[in-house]
Amino acid sequence: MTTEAQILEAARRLNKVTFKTPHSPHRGVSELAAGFSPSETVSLESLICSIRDRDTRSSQGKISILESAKEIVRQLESPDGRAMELLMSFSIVPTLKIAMDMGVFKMLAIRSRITASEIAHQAKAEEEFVVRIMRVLVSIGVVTILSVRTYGSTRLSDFFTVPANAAGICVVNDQALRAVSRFSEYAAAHSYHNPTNTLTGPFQFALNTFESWFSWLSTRPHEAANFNLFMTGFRNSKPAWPMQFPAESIIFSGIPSSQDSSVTVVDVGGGFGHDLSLFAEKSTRKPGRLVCQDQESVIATVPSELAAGIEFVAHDFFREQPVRGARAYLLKHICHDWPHALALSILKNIKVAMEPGYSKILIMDLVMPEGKVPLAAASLDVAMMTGFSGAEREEKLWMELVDDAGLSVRKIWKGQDGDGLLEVVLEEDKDDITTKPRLTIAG
Ligand SMILES: C[S@@+](CC[C@H](N)C(=O)[O-])C[C@H]1O[C@@H](n2cnc3c(N)ncnc32)[C@H](O)[C@@H]1O
Repeated sequence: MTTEAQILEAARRLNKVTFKTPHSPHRGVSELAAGFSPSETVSLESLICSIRDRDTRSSQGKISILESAKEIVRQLESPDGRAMELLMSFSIVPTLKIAMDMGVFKMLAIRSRITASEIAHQAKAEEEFVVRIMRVLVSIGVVTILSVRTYGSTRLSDFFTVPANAAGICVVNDQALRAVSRFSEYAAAHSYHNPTNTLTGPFQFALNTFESWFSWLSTRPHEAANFNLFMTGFRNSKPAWPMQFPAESIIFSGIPSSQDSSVTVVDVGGGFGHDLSLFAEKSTRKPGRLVCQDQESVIATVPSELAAGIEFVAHDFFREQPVRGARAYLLKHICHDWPHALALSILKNIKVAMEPGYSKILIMDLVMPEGKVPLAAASLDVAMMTGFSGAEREEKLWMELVDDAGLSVRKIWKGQDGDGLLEVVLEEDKDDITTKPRLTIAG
């Protein structure tokens, strides 16, 4: 039984829910499932009932329970209580950063329970200060409190011991929060229009600079190391991209394995090559040549343990793509960093290198649903706007972008939580793509 059917069934039993159109009782429930609020609120009782019979083991069952549980919480909490909680959430990221810097998450991973005085001793901190920081972490469920001033680990505190996730705290605390710090002032001064210039956006306004975030990073090794490390594990709560999308069939379909020596994938702006490593790891056949391109400053710091099997090349994606006729050019979390005109330039610079009838561009980014999206996705869009004058795009904006580049979207693959993969081909290849492998690396 589907989620909608379960909610509806529970509603019928309780006879508590009336939907706007009496002749189409599914209406309110399907609006909810599509990310739109039903015209009339689904009652608390029916929401609670609807959870009862759901499968607690399947991921779909868990997602639907979580959605209903969130709606139950929303109905139970008072607006003033919730408003206060929202306003006071300013403390969360700095508190996480301080706890991480004091080594709390690592201590908890080793000991699983630890007292404030032990934390204070190990971190050379004042115990009363530790207690105040831990209070916030307990309230948001990052750690538990087992008895007075004694704390326990959770799955979240363990999560923040993973270096890429810890780097995420640093990037948000030291970089994204700074970029957003004068956002409302910036927005008012720009009459509430989307920023379109990467050198005069909210980031530059807040930091009093004319440097782009990426150029700012290129001269700050500590911040850059955190940024690049965060990217290697970004969203690692989700399945790896070659599992979320049928990467192998999109890339290999129709290519005989004898052509394994040609360039299969060029990861444009690929950071440390982590997405190519995942592709090679999940691939059931030899992946062929994999090329990772990024800025010189990033390529120079690729950790050697990540470099196996990948060719790393410094390349500015605002210049013509030197690898001609690769099967796939991957743009993962690239276009969202740039406003339309610059995202267009990135696409056009790849287009000239594409082999008609063979090459594809794989754009991986959020495809923003038009209804309700999770806070993480909505906030990521704000991070793109404030940090880079970029944007998370809805389907129609993606179509416009690809169309303006003189390319065609062959298919949009939908993944988890709004993740999307756009399979983009040359205009003339829209309906059919044959396999005519070529390999050249110019320059
Ligand atoms: C948001 S990160 C995405 C990294 C990776 N594709 C991923 O999904 O994890 C954007 C990447 O673009 C790179 N980048 C920024 N400007 C660039 C440029 N002009 N040429 C090449 N790479 C660039 C950054 O160094 C960074 O690695």
